[in-house]
Amino acid sequence: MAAQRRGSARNSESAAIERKIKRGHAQRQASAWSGPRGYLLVLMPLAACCSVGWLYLSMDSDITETLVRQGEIVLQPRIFRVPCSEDYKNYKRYPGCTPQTCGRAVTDGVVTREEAQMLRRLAERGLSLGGSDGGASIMDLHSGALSMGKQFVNIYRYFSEQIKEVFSEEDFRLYWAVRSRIQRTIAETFGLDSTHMYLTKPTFFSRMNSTAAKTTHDEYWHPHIDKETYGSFDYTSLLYLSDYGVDFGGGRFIFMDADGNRTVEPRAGRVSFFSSGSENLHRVEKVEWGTRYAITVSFTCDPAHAIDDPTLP
Ligand SMILES: O=C(O)CCC(=O)C(=O)O
Ligand SMILES: [Fe+2]
Repeated sequence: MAAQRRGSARNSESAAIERKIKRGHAQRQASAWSGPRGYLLVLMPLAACCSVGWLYLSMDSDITETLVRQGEIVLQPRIFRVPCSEDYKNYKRYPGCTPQTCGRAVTDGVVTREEAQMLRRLAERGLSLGGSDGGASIMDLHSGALSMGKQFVNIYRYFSEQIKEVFSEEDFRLYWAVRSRIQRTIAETFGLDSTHMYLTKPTFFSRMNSTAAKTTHDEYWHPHIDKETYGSFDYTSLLYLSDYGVDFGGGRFIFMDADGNRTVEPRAGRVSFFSSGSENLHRVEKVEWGTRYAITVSFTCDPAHAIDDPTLP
């Protein structure tokens, strides 16, 4: 699928835009992170919003290629290679895990629609206990963080024993099964040793809708690089739990490449995964209607940043 090429003036303009975003990221990363800040970019400092805000507005009408449409069923990973960014020269290398080749891939063959539906119900139950006042809510089964109003609570502390009426052991077994299948698929696709990859935090369910943002936690649409935003990520995966064009409008995932945008349309059960470095600058389009559910499940090469699968306390 060849990308639509543009003139060299447009390319240099795009490159300038990309440099500008990366500068914005560097500035953002220089500030300290604490507590539940880090989820879904919900915590982007306002300065970064200003520096890149004009960009996503101007790019909304600038989509050049759809990598995978909602209505397609891609049973084997559809792989798109991109050169690894220069940043990797500054990162410690972990044999069997650190990206040698970078890229993105999308598959509908790893998680069934039924499993996605069960996970979506889990997300609905959990998020119904709280939820942001604005358009983006998260629930992290590992740390217990749950959006509530304009902040976060710890679902396990806040609801203590009652949480066992909301989540079952089976829910957690399903999360484990899906996480391990995704991990193996990433390893096979990128030629890695899956035993040298570790689940890392944050790992969270997200719910997005068109309600106006009330705090920066709700601003999920900013362009970002996961490795910079979350620190420990080496491979990001997104498991979609609802269907673009059916359950919600807007909300497409967009890779922002120097020569144009490339989109993935969410589909329940679809896993999209990519190396987390600056070769995969991306953003989520604003949701226009309906509700979009997804899970971010990410992996690190650094055993020091490994976390265990979530468990019911
Ligand atoms: O939900 C998505 O499609 C992307 C979310 C994202 O970029 C992230 O969690 O870092
Ligand atoms: Fe991201």
